[in-house]
Amino acid sequence: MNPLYSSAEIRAIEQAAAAALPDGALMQRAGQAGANAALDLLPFSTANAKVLVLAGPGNNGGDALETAAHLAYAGAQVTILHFPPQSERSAERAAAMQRAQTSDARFADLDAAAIAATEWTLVVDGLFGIGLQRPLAGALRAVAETVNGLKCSVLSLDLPSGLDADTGAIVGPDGVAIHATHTVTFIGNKPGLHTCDGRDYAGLVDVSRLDIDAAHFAPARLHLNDVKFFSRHLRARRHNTHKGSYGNVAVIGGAQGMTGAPLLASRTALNSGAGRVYTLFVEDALPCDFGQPELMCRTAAGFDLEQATLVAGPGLGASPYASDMLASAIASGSALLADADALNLLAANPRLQTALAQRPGGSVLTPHPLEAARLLGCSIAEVQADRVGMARKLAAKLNAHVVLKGSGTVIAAPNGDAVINTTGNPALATAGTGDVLSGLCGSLMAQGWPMWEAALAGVWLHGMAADVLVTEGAGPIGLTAGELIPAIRVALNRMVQHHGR
Ligand SMILES: NC(=O)C1=CN([C@@H]2O[C@H](COP(=O)(O)OP(=O)(O)OC[C@H]3O[C@@H](n4cnc5c(N)ncnc54)[C@H](OP(=O)(O)O)[C@@H]3O)[C@@H](O)[C@H]2O)[C@@H](O)CC1
Ligand SMILES: [K+]
Repeated sequence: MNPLYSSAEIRAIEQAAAAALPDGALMQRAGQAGANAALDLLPFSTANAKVLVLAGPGNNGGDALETAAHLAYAGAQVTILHFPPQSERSAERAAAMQRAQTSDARFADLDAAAIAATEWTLVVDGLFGIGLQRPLAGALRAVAETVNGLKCSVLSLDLPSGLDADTGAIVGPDGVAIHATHTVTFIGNKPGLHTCDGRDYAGLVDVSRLDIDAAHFAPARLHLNDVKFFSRHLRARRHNTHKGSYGNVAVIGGAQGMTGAPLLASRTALNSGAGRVYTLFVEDALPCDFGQPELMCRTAAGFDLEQATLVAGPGLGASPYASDMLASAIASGSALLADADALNLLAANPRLQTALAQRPGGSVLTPHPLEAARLLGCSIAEVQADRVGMARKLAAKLNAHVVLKGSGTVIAAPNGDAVINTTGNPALATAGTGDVLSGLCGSLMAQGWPMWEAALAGVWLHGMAADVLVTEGAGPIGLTAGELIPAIRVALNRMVQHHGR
């Protein structure tokens, strides 16, 4: 189910597979897969297509040379901009070079101005793949920047050159990467195509396994999110049930000036199926949420925390009382999700962290990169430079299921399993969407979902709701968090209709 492999794992699979195949077979297959992907992007009359193939000094360049030869044989007008290695690195690359040289493809030493002056149908990016060691510089950088200014489709082979295959960060400092519209990636899918800068730079991703025997693929610890991971918890509602059948959620937050956050979380919890929802205020409680009068607004003081799944943090503030409430929530036997200010209070208090890590049932944490950085005692840049690694580190440190939000949200379990989400879009980059996510995950937990599946489903539905709204024109610009709530309700009900038991 959508496994993701590190570049070290890809190299191990490649080595094992290559040992059982004729020399150069994998590069030839990669070239064929690259050409097939390119042909899909060209007009039917291939002869009119002007294709620029960028071939770098390594084996990614070898894939590009194979691709160029195939496209030339298919009748396209192919121009190769070749960056030769200091000395030929592999026999298969040398063979690919020979095939390109004996095809009708033209080798040309184009500078940036010459590239920009031609109207290309397609650019094939084979500068670098998983062997990139340092930022693109000099002529390579100029080519990447020029290609990024073109209007045509750009197909990256294996991954957009300049991107780190494992982390999705642009290799820097001050790096650039090719901005692809499509990527055909070889052997296995790669995390860097789906998180951090990956989603912006890779475009549509297609995986070509190069016909490698399944026996060479070890079980992966990292996957793309998939409904199959959580669909068994989607239950059609029985007639003979009542509100007590669907759990209680208590959202703890609502310091002065921050009452909106717990209301958004609470409304989401209610609209995603929790039987009863309490909004607990650490300061003066609102008498009622007049927009959603079904919510029970209370002061946090005196509430029995054992009777609900707890969502602690939205608008909680940083007062000593807020910290005491968080300590009580951690000490309770209830399922717990900590978000927002609860994460900041945790970061500031090692004793709370120890108590959280010792909770017998664990917990769910939903940090954005800054909150994760505070909890890990590092910078946001360090978190973003390795989102999967940092989410796993935090999950292990706090014995929690961690949802590291951002483009390509990472969900990591304490045992090291991790998933990258595939739904969602930049419409979610607005105030309150995190509160909606925490309310949704808490609601699923209250309805009996295990924490891991609740986090996977919550993140998936939250992103899907935003995707649907954007399709309908309600975003990405100007979407508001509150609009997500009815869209989540629809997405959840549809999912239950399709997959529920
Ligand atoms: N092995 C496989 O699994 C299979 C691999 N396949 C393909 O091969 C790709 C991996 O090939 P790879 O290892 O040759 O690495 P690749 O990305 O081409 O670049 C390395 C070269 O670039 C250089 N270099 C690095 N950074 C640089 C920079 N910033 N600026 C300038 N130079 C830089 C570095 O030289 P260096 O100067 O560091 O010694 C080296 O020469 C993989 O992504 C896939 O497409 C497929 O054929 C199927 C099977
Ligand atoms: K590439």
